[in-house]
Amino acid sequence: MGWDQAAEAIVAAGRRMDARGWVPATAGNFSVRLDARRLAVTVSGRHKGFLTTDDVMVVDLDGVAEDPAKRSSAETLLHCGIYRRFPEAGAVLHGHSIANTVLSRAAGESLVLAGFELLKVFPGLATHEAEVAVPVVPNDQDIARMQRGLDALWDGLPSVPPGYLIRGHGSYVWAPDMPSALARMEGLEFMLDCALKERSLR
Ligand SMILES: CSC[C@@H](O)[C@@H](O)C(=O)COP(=O)(O)O
Ligand SMILES: [Zn+2]
Repeated sequence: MGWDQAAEAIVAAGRRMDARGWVPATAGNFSVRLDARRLAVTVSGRHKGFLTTDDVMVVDLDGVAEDPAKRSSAETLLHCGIYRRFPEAGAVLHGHSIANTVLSRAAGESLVLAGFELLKVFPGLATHEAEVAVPVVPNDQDIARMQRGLDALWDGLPSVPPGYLIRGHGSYVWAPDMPSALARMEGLEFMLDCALKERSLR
C-alpha cells in the first residue's frame, strides 16, 4: 500500500478506536504494511484519537526508523513480529480496552470464546458453533523479549491465532487490510465485553 493511503488509514483507525474507548491516554498503536520490507506505524506517545499523518512514520521489519529524528511506537517490534510471521498480515491494531485488560488479568494461558455469532469475524470460521482460544501472554517492558516469547508460542500452535492478549495490558489483532483489522478488533472486543458481563452476572 502507498504511504498516503496507509497514513490516512492509520489516522482514521485511531479515531475509530478512540470513539470506542479502546485507546485511553496515549495507549494503543497501529500499523500498515507498505511493502516487503517496510511498514507505516504510529509515532510513540501520541494520543491515538487525535493523530495526523505527521504522527505516522516508516520503519523496516527490524523496527529501524527511516527518519531517525522520529521515535516509533514502544511496541514497534510486536508489529514487526506479526508482519514477519504472517505474510497475509497487512494491518495491525493494538488497543487497551477495559474488557481486554480485566479478562486478560483473570485468564490462564488463553481465553476461550465459544458460541458467539461474531466468531465469524475470524478467518476460517463460518458458524457460531465453534470456539476460539485467544492466547494470553505475560506483559513485559522488554518488547524484544516479549516478541521472542510470542514466536515460541506461535511455533507450537497448529494454526494462525486470531490475535492475542497481553496480560493486564491489551490486545493485538491483524488482517490483510485496515478495514478487516478494524472488523476483527470490533468483533473481538464485542465478545470480550459479553464475556465480562456474563462473569458479572454469575
Ligand atoms: C499509556 S501507556 C501505554 C504504552 O505503554 C503502550 O502500551 C502503548 O500502547 C502505547 O505506546 P506507544 O509508544 O505510544 O505506541
Ligand atoms: Zn500497549
